[in-house]
Amino acid sequence: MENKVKRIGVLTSGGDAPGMNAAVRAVVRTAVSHGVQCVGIRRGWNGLINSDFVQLNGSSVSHIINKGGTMLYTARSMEFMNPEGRAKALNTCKLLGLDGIVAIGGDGTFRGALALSRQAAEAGSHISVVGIPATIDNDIGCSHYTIGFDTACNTAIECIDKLRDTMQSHERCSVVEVMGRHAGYLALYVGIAVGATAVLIPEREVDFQEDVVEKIRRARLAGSTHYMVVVAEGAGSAFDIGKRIHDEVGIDPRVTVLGHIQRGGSPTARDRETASRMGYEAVLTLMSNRGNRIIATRDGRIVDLDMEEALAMTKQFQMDRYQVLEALTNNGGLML
Ligand SMILES: Nc1ncnc2c1ncn2[C@@H]1O[C@H](COP(=O)(O)OP(=O)(O)O)[C@@H](O)[C@H]1O
Ligand SMILES: O=P(O)(O)OC[C@H]1O[C@](O)(COP(=O)(O)O)[C@@H](O)[C@@H]1O
Ligand SMILES: [Mg+2]
Repeated sequence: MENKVKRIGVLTSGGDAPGMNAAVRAVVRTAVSHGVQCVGIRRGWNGLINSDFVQLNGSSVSHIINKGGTMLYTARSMEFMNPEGRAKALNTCKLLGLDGIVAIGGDGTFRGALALSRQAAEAGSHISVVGIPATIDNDIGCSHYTIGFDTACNTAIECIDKLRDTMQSHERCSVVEVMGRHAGYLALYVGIAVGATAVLIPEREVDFQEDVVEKIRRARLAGSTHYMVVVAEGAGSAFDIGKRIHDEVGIDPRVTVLGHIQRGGSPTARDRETASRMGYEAVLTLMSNRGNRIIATRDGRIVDLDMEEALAMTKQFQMDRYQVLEALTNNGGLML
């Protein structure tokens, strides 16, 4: 069957995530290898509105697989939220002769993609969209994994290991805030991996006495003289937690907000490999005329799901992992 897809666009949108470049590279190289032209839309949906694009070929994406950030830049676009903004974007699609768009980002980016595709259909034209989940938060309902999560976990672990050295020397308590927006995946994984004394996540209501004071007390009884409390940003401010620890436990914690450092850096093997497979699948999906899909992982396999159904999915919180954390923070053995 003749391939009807001649030209596609690729963009990154929302918060950046390490591995976005590897995904862009895979999209471009897969397209080129199938004789499909590829246009890079810059600065997220704003690029479609403002005709901010760059023609890409195989060599345009050389030497980026190891780079954090995104060579296409990213943005959040207020204008794209309105039909008027999307109408401008559809004009650009027409001008460029795009048959489809691969949108790399989070759930907001996918909602934008779906809105664009629907508006095109209402106007009697057609644009296929395919989403690739990329966010350090790992908070996309339809996909077990999102590009960038592993790198962010490793960055946070490296930072916390360093904090631990100085906390140990000074026999102090450290309170570290990690990102995640409304989700606690990053805090949960990092908390397990650094052997935290206590971890606070938004998916579980915080009982300060039980979840913090008691855990520090037990660690102290078990002989530990330094403590590591990991707080997901969605569960509260590390500064507030630090103050409460000071007031209620009588120790003087040091507070660190890891912040945007977690979004940068060279992507790990897992992120590069997942991004490469997702980018490849995204182009194949467009080429087989399956539009409005999200590429997702399910138990390590790559699948493509209907975008509307996928956006309605919610992620089951990984209570089994939380139980591991509970067991490892509750025992009477030495902490950390
Ligand atoms: N419901 C929507 N309709 C149209 N565009 C949307 C919608 N939600 C988000 N977008 C667009 O997608 C962009 C990225 O979404 P955002 O939630 O900021 O990041 P992420 O994709 O990482 O979740 C927004 O700035 C906006 O331009
Ligand atoms: O870059 P900003 O605008 O400060 O946003 C910070 C937020 O972006 C994230 O790093 C990633 O979130 P998104 O992928 O939804 O953009 C969150 O963890 C954090 O809350
Ligand atoms: Mg989001």
